[in-house]
Amino acid sequence: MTVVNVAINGFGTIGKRVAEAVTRQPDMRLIGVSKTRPDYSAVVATRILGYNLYVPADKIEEFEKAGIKVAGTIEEMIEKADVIVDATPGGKGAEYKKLYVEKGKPAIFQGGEKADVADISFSTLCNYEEALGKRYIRVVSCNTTGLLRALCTLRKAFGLKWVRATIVRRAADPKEVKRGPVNAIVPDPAKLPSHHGVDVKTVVPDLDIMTAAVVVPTTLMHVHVVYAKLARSATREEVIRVFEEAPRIILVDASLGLKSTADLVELARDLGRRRYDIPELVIWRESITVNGDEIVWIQAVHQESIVVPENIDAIRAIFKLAKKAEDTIRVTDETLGLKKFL
Ligand SMILES: NC(=O)C1=CN([C@@H]2O[C@H](COP(=O)(O)OP(=O)(O)OC[C@H]3O[C@@H](n4cnc5c(N)ncnc54)[C@H](O)[C@@H]3O)[C@@H](O)[C@H]2O)C=CC1
Ligand SMILES: O=C(OP(=O)(O)O)[C@H](O)COP(=O)(O)O
Repeated sequence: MTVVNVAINGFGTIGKRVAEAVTRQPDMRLIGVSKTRPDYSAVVATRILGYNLYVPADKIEEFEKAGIKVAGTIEEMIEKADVIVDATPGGKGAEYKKLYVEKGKPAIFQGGEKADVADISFSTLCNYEEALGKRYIRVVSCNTTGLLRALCTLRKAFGLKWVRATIVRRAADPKEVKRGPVNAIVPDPAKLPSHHGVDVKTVVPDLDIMTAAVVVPTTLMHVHVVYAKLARSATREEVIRVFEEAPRIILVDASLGLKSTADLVELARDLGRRRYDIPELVIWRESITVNGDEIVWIQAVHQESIVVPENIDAIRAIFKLAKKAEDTIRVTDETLGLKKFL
């Protein structure tokens, strides 16, 4: 079996999760992660997780003084890798792309980068086959990934005429202390549309979609209220069956006490999910309302983990390790324990 050597550049919220997911794949090897500061997560990466740590050339001494073992420079990490997953803050990936190109390495970028950083914007359930053999792939943002999981599932089953959605965005990730709001709801942006619908169209260009977003003072998850017109009439039972049978989507029942994002996170904790991650798109079953060809539902997106499976699939797409979406989904979802939930 081909084993691909993967490097993670940017070991933050997304990078640490993708790194761990890579270590669980039979066809991938994690060769190292990068850090720019010798903080607690550098200690965890090296001493607890046993990862090789690569740092900027002018910071080696600083890390070593802090007692953190360094395997080499970020440039050396890139040279050793077959592919780089770039999970640096939005905009930095485009700067790093020059280095990846110079070293002749393919790379995966995240949703904080502009679409033109890559050859293709990507979401497994929508366009895995189109991404096969591409050198630069952008995994779209968490909200866009959440929207696309549901929309491509419905499109395949019924066809879609149009979509309108309101995105209620969490203000910051739990670890972030310098961001707000703490007591306000902020249109994001005030001038519509929000970037999410525009971003969906980077993956599904012919879809008529418009989104608006507001930021609210919470860190747990995002919530979307989605309205769509199907290409044909359907029954509520049909729609529920399609969502239930789709990979990476789970339906939950408010009647069971799962009434809010707080309840979902508590359930993930009770189930012993690592970091209380919920990489599945969560749809509230009771919210699914079907009236002929019109449908409405409410869904929740765990921003810190939803894009992790798609990053793993994007690696497989670059090296054609799986020819079909269903083949990569089978391995990724089994190794990451998706849908073993309720
Ligand atoms: N946090 C989230 O909810 C989601 C984030 N994304 C996207 O993923 C990307 C990364 O976001 P996060 O993981 O949240 O950011 P983060 O801030 O948690 O992590 C970024 C990491 O990159 C490191 N870094 C900064 N400059 C660097 C450099 N020059 N070289 C190497 N490493 C450097 C930082 O120290 C940090 O550890 C962004 O494009 C973001 O838009 C996508 C989906 C969800
Ligand atoms: O990709 C995300 O959101 P998005 O889908 O609204 O762009 C992540 O939640 C990161 O959002 P942030 O830019 O508020 O850190």
